[in-house]
Amino acid sequence: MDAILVINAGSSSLKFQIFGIADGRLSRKVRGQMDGIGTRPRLFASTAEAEVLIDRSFAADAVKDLPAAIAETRAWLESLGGFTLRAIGHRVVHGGPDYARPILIDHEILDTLATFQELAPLHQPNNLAPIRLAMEIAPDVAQVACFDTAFHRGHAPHTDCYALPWEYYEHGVRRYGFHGLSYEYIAERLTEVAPDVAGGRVIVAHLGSGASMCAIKGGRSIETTMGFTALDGLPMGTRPGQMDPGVVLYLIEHKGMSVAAVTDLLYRSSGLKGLSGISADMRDLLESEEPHAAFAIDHFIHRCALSTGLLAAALKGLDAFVFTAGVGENSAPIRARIAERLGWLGAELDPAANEAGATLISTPTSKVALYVLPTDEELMIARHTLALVAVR
Ligand SMILES: Nc1ncnc2c1ncn2[C@@H]1O[C@H](COP(=O)(O)OP(=O)(O)O)[C@@H](O)[C@H]1O
Ligand SMILES: CC(=O)OP(=O)(O)O
Ligand SMILES: [Mg+2]
Repeated sequence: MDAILVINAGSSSLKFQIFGIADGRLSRKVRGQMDGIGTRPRLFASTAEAEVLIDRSFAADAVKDLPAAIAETRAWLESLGGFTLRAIGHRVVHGGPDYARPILIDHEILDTLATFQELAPLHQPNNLAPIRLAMEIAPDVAQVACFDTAFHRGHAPHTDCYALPWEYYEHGVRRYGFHGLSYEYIAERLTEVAPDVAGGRVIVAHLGSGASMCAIKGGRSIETTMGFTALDGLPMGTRPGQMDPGVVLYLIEHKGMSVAAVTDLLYRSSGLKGLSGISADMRDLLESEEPHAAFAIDHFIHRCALSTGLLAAALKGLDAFVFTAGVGENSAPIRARIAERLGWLGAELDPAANEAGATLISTPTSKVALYVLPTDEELMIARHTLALVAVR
């Protein structure tokens, strides 16, 4: 059957899905991921009917980075039969100032996307590696890049600039924002799940290994916590989130750190991992008895609460708050602690609904509706890919 393969390389996982195409419509056939890369790697895939196709765990050093995950995943995907690939849709984290929508990739575009590598060192090289590989081994299969930055491209310049001399903005130094495919999917999903609030003032908290929040008004992004790179905003698995840039100057000037050492510190050794000294994985911190684990979680909750205030101010009020991504979808205790900090906005958690992982987890009297909605960046990518391939 004709099919679209979707590849989503995150900072700690490689997600993939295969969608069949019949009569111009998509139907999900296979969904899988290699997650816990470098911590607790596991390759898992199932059919749309939840039949398990593979469930294999690896030692942390057997799949210690994304290239290793690509190699293992590719070998398994090639063993699958029955699909004729018509296109591959890729999540590409950074689209720079010019790409405001998904595009068909050619060699020239690939070269342009490679120039954004320094702006997303945890992602862009991993996003581009499977594109290069597919161009080599399947040159006739159309490839589409779908950008994390695209959903935020409508921000007003006075909101997405930094207060640097104006020429820096013109050279592309601006607040792009990320996780846009996730936010675009959630904005669409809200129109089905909660049509009454979908057109209102909504904050979506994408809390995964990378984490950010987005203020959505009338279905469109108006503000977000990430900026020029995916370092800004909330603390993450290994990234610090918002930080005084003076710290970077201090580390270089007074601690003698090289640019490479600071880059490594900010992208790979900070956040939950750095603060706890234990792990980047929220599950490990929640299970740990160590005081540093609890401290890192306290910091994470505090920063989530502060960012909610910031985005609520951008929205001039708040009708709904949505939890999504790895932590947001799976951790009832983290949701409960964030919800408690939203009490001043009128949010009231329904603890039983939260524990049960229900879609709506607020009480009927809550002034802010609280939702848990699993994100589906891959479906969003498949839709964009099909739309572009169909018009070719
Ligand atoms: N049950 C859980 N409780 C707390 N955190 C969880 C749970 N399940 C997954 N996570 C967190 O979700 C993170 C992965 O989220 P995900 O959105 O898949 O990240 P990414 O796409 O950035 O790789 C893991 O690092 C882990 O910390
Ligand atoms: C942009 C980003 O941080 O992505 P992820 O959450 O997949 O690491
Ligand atoms: Mg992700």
